[in-house]
Amino acid sequence: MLLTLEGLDGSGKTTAWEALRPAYPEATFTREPTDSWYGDAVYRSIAKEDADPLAELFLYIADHADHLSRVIRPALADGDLVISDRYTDSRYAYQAAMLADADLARPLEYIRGVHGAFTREPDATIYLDVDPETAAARAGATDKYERTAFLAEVQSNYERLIDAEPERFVRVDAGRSPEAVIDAVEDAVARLVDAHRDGDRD
Ligand SMILES: Nc1ncnc2c1ncn2[C@@H]1O[C@H](COP(=O)(O)OP(=O)(O)O)[C@@H](O)[C@H]1O
Ligand SMILES: Cc1cn([C@H]2C[C@H](O)[C@@H](COP(=O)(O)OP(=O)(O)O)O2)c(=O)[nH]c1=O
Repeated sequence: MLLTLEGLDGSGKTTAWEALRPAYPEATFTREPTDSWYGDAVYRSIAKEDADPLAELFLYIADHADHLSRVIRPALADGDLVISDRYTDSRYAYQAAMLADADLARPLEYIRGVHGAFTREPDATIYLDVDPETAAARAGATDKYERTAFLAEVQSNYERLIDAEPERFVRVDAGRSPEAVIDAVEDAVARLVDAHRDGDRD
């Protein structure tokens, strides 16, 4: 089963992902951008204010392709629970916002289309919902993505993704204390894992 955690920078994904580890010692915990050299290339591009957004998109996609073949597909083939801190929805939400002013029709649909040919859809996605001001403040506004106006665009793209596939998403109010957010994420993961197991028995 593939579970993903999504949300704005500073929504608390990494905090929740770390908190889940002890409860699922057998699971594969992974993330995007990855810690491979493809992921390093992505982080180099994030640090460049003037990086070409289309070139940057394809760095993320290269990292995702490697992540799928090296980590995700083998773990799923072994029957593992896989929990990824960010995954494809991050690309649909962030890179569609980055490409909003590019000479590209319907960027979100374009990015979904490129992935559609080869990716593995998540079974469920937990969306940590926080307002862009709080997100930017928590994240520290250290790079080009962590600005309120940009994060507002990203948030509206996430909302489009949720509207399109409401059954895949579990929304968690991430504006609360870290303890409350972690509890809500732990409950959601436990319910999703149980439901998946029950589904397998049917
Ligand atoms: N619910 C919360 N309330 C306040 N601060 C939080 C909360 N969750 C995380 N933080 C803090 O916000 C920052 C970003 O959290 P992090 O878990 O790395 O978010 P993300 O992975 O979504 O960017 C960290 O300093 C973290 O300690
Ligand atoms: C995976 C991914 C990340 N990002 C961005 C979001 C983050 O600002 C940045 C680094 O991701 P990450 O290290 O997960 O940052 P954070 O913990 O602050 O959320 O990369 C994209 O724009 N597209 C993507 O597909």
